[in-house]
Amino acid sequence: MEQFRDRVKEVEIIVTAVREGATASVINRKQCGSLASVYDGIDGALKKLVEMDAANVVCLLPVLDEISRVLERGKVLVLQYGSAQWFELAVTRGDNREAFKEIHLLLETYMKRLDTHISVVSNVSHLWGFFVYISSAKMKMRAIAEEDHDKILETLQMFYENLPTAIAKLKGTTDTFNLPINMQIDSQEVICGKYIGKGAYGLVQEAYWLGCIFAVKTIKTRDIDALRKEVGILAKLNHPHIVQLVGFSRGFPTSMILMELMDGDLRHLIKDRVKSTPQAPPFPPGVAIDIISQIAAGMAYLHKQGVSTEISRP
Ligand SMILES: Nc1ncnc2c1ncn2[C@@H]1O[C@H](COP(=O)(O)OP(=O)(O)OP(=O)(O)O)[C@@H](O)[C@H]1O
Repeated sequence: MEQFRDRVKEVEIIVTAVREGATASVINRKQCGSLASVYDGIDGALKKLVEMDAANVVCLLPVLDEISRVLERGKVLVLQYGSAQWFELAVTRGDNREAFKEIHLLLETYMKRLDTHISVVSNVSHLWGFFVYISSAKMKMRAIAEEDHDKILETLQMFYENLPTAIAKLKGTTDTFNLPINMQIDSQEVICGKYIGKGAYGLVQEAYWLGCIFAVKTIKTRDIDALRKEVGILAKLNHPHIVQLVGFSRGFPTSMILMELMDGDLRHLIKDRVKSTPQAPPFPPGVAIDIISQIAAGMAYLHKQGVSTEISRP
């Protein structure tokens, strides 16, 4: 029982670290919120497990080992990006798709081992909720794990040992339309959801890919230049104040651009605020300065990368 409580404590420390990271997040709160709730679910389940009788608890030790292994990896992915504030980078940023796949793969392995313990834990509702959440990504992950097992292992090897060289090499690879091959995704894996908005070239919707939520822009493939321009520019960029490209697909009649999902946009936020309180400035001075400095940091980064910002809008 003592050993069990120690494992629970370890897992709780990880859960707290990840939860704090999610709360500190400034971008993509939805994504962080859903992951934080998964970690919260585990936390709740563990607390219930502690209340269960000792005989059952001993059977659960291997399960706990698996849970903490997965959570520990999640924490490492968070820390890898400098601070817990960059929690979302570990799961949503385009240049980090391998890390994203890796954590899902670990969860998949965990699920398989857990099958043997399922009867013991099925009465723990929170943990069960967690299984349901994971199983939505499970089928996809299983297919990837089985079909591409060697490829994934190889990529992970690169991820650990030679990340900068690997990224540089991959970024230099383009297809006949001058689009980066490594960012190509299978459009069949993308499930489109709620409508977000419309731009000059296409429709933007929420979308699910590998069990997580993103934004997808659908463009008519005959507008290949728009696709090439947007993907070509975004693929080179990686900055906290610039929407991150996750991948693209080129098909007929439409193509897709998959990006991290923003909570909204500044243009609409300002409009809403002006509408609700027309007499007052849209933001208090401190918030306005913060917003302006974030825009400036993003624009300075774009200039450094040689991207013209004359088309930038709030
Ligand atoms: N990654 C994203 N997350 C959330 N909302 C987004 C995302 N990308 C675009 N949107 C929203 O979708 C709408 C359409 O965006 P889109 O980029 O297609 O056009 P635009 O920037 O408004 O104009 P243009 O097509 O001229 O560039 C906008 O309201 C925008 O805020």
